Amino acid sequence: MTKSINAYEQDYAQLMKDCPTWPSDKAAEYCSAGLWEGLTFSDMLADRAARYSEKTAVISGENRLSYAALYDQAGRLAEGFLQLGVKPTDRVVVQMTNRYEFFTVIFALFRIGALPVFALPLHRLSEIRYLCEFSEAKAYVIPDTEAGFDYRGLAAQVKEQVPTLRHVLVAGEPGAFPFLSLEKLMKQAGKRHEEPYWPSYVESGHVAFLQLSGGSTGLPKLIPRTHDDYMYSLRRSNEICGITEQSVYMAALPVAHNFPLSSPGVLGTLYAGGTVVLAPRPSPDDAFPLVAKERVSITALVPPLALVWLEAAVQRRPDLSSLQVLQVGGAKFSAEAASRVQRVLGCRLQQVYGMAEGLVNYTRLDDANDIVVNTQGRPMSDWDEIRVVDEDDAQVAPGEVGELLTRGPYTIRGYYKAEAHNAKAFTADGYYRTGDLVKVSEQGYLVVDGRVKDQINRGGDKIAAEEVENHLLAHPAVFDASLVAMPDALLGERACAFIILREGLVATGADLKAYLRGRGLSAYKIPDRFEFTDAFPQTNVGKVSKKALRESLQAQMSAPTGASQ
Ligand SMILES: O=C(O)c1cccc(O)c1O
Repeated sequence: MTKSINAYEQDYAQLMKDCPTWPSDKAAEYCSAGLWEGLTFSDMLADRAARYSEKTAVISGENRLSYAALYDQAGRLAEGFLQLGVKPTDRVVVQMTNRYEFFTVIFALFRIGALPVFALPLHRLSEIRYLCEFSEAKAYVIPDTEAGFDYRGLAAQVKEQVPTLRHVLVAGEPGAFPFLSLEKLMKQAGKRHEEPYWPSYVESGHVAFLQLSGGSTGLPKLIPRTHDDYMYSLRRSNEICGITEQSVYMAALPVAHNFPLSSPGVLGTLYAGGTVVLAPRPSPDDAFPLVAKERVSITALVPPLALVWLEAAVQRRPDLSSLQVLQVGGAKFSAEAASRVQRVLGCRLQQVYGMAEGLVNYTRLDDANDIVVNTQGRPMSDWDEIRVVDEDDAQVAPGEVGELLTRGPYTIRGYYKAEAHNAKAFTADGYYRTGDLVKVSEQGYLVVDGRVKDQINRGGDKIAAEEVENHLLAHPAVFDASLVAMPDALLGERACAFIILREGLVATGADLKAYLRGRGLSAYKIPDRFEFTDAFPQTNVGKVSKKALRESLQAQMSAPTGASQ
C-alpha cells in the first residue's frame, strides 16, 4: 500500500463524481427508514461466515465451499489483489462462467473496495475491449476454458489492445499463456493475517460494482450499484421469495446477470445463509439431475429455457420434488406457457420483471393464479415510485399503456460516466426512463406491452440495435443498416438486419455474419436474418420507420414463398 487513507478518500470522491447518486434528502430518508442498513458486502460475508461457518455456501461441480472457506479464500485473494497493485476504487472486469471462483473473486474485490465490472460469458473481443477501456480496468478475470471456448486466447487479444490493463487472472489453468492463476495469487498472498489486516476504506454508501445495462444505444452503459441499495433489494427480494437459510438456489443462468445475481439470486441466498448451486449449463440434461441431487428449492429461467424445461419434463418425468418456486423473467413469458408451469413442473411460478438499473417486480407467492399467469408482477417495495406516461411525459389514464418511469431506494440516478446520456435517460426529478411500455392494473400489477427503446430482446439477451448497426455500417459494401425484431416461437424475438448496399458493391448475409464475427461481436448479437433493400421506409419526420420494416418482414414471413437469407 503506497497511499494513505486520505488519498483513497480522494479516489472515492472521484468515483462518486462519475456515478450520480441519490440526492441527500432521499438518501437520509432511505437510511432513517432502515432500508439502507449500512452493511457492505464484505461485512455481510464476514458476518455470515461467523454465523454459518461450516454450512455449505456454494456448490459447483466437485467443489463445495463452506461459508468459512468462502470467506477465507476471498480474504486471501483480496490480499493477493492488493499485492498486485489493485487498490480501492480500481475497476476489474470479471467474466466468469458458473464456477465458484466467481464468488471468491467478487468478495475479494468488495473487501478491498475495488469494483467488479460484470461481463457475461458470451461476450467477446468487441464487448470486453470496450468494457476494459471504458472502465479503465486494471485487471481482467476469466475462466480458462468453458464449453469449448478458450477465454485465455480472448484475454491475450484484449491485453494487447488495452494498455491500461495490467493483469489477467485465470480460474483454472493459465496453460501456455503468461497469466496468473487465482490459485497462485491466493498462495502467493500467504496465510491470512490477523484481522483486520488492512484498514477498511469501504463504506456502505459507496459504489460496490458496475453492472451492465441491456442497453439500446451504441455502446453498453455501466450501472453503478451501491452496497446499501443492492443489499436492500436482496433483503426485500428474500422476503417476497421466501428465501431462508433452508433455501437451495440453483443458478442456471449465467451468474453475473442481474436476475440470478440479485432477484434474489445467488447474493440473496448468501445473505440469508442458504446454499447456492451453480449449474454449468441450464439444459434439462445438466439441471434436472442437479435439482434432484442437491434438493434445489428455487431457480430462475428466461422464457425460452422455461419452454425447454416444460417440454423435457413432460417426456422425462424427472424428480423435481424439491423445487418449490420457478422464477421466469428477462423477457415476456406467454400466458399459455405460464399456465402450464405448476401442472408440469409441480412448483409455483413467479414472474419477475426487472432491470439491472434497479426496479424489480414480482408476482407474489400467494397471488391468485390469474395474476401469476397474466401479469409481470408488482414492484417489490412500497418505496418504489412508478409513473406511466405518454410521449409528452404526461401521466396516462389508469389502465392505459404508456412508458414506465421509476425511481426508488435501489434504482440508479444515472449511469457511470455518461452525463449526456443521463440527461435523456432520466427525468429532471430523477425517474429512470425504462423504455418499456406497460399498463398497470387496479391492484398495481404491471403487464409489459412492448417497448419504446430500440432494443431486441432475444430470449432474455438484450441487443441494442444501434450497436449492431454501427458494426454493419463499418462494412465497405454497406450503405445503411437497420436492425429490427422479428417474432420467434422459441426466443420471443430474433434480430433481422435490413441492409442497403452501396451501388455496385455486393455482400451476402453470410458475408456480413462472418464480418461481424470477425469484429469480435458476441454470437447472440449477430442478426438471425438479413434483408436487402433499396430504401428504408420513413416516418413523417424523416426517420427510418422500424415499425414499417417490422411490418414488411411480417408480411414476407407469412407469405407462401419462403425467406431470402
Ligand atoms: O435485466 C433483466 O432482464 C432482469 C430480469 C429479472 C430480474 C432482474 O433483476 C433483471 O435485471
